[in-house]
Amino acid sequence: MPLVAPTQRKAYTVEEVAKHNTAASLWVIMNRKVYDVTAFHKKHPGGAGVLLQMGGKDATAAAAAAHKSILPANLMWEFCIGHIVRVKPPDEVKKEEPVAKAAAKKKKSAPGGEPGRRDQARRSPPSFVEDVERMLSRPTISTSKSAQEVVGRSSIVSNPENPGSEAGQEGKLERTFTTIMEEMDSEIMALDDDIHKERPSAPSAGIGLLCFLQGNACWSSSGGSHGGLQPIAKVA
Ligand code: HEM
Repeated sequence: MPLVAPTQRKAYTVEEVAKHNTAASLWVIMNRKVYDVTAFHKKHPGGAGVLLQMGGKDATAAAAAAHKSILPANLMWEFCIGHIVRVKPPDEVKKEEPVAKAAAKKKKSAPGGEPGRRDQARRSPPSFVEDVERMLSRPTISTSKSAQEVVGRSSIVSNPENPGSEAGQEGKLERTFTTIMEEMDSEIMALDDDIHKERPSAPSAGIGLLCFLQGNACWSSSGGSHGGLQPIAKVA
């Protein structure tokens, strides 16, 4: 059972998370998500020390470098309590360049340059991006399948709770449903952030990402239920 139900997760600033840096209350940030590892850190297979060291900080790079299997990513979901937001005074937001312009500038100066922080945060497997691109270029017809049915049959996901299931046997066990949801959420939150930078008054709800999973177009929304993945159409 997750510590906090996906619908109850909250938005935290980096400053708020930084206060939780002791064994009594230990939080870490990974891929813009906030994890409460207070109860878990002493059981962490990599040792309590590494988590204490990263307490209150962004441990995305450290965790990615240390974890060699999909197991940690699948367990993390349990400890997620929210995601990171940037709170800025409105006039500071106005002064910033529009996102599109900034992106164009970055593209021009890209060769040899360091990748931006945002690009690093959005690092997702190429196959995921390709899935979305493929999905967007195909005609769709409606489906009434449930999300569980869709991911249960997918050959790129497996069910960690039931590895002997049809999906577990036929799947390549590369990424699980949970891992995919985590990736989608990180991507969606970055998009949400971009839109708010340009239009601070824009509502959060309704911003989401389409993903192509085994013949189905799936939608994950940033509004209300992080972690939700709904099949919305069958792809021809
Ligand atoms: C909720 C957060 C985390 C969970 C659920 C988790 C889970 C795990 C698990 C299951 C393992 C053993 C399996 C494996 O090595 O692939 C592991 C190992 C390890 N983790 Fe984590 N981890 C978390 C966060 C972190 C963070 C933030 C760091 C880095 C600072 C970290 C560093 C390590 C290290 C160094 C190992 C040992 C790797 C080895 O022995 O090869 N973990 N973790």
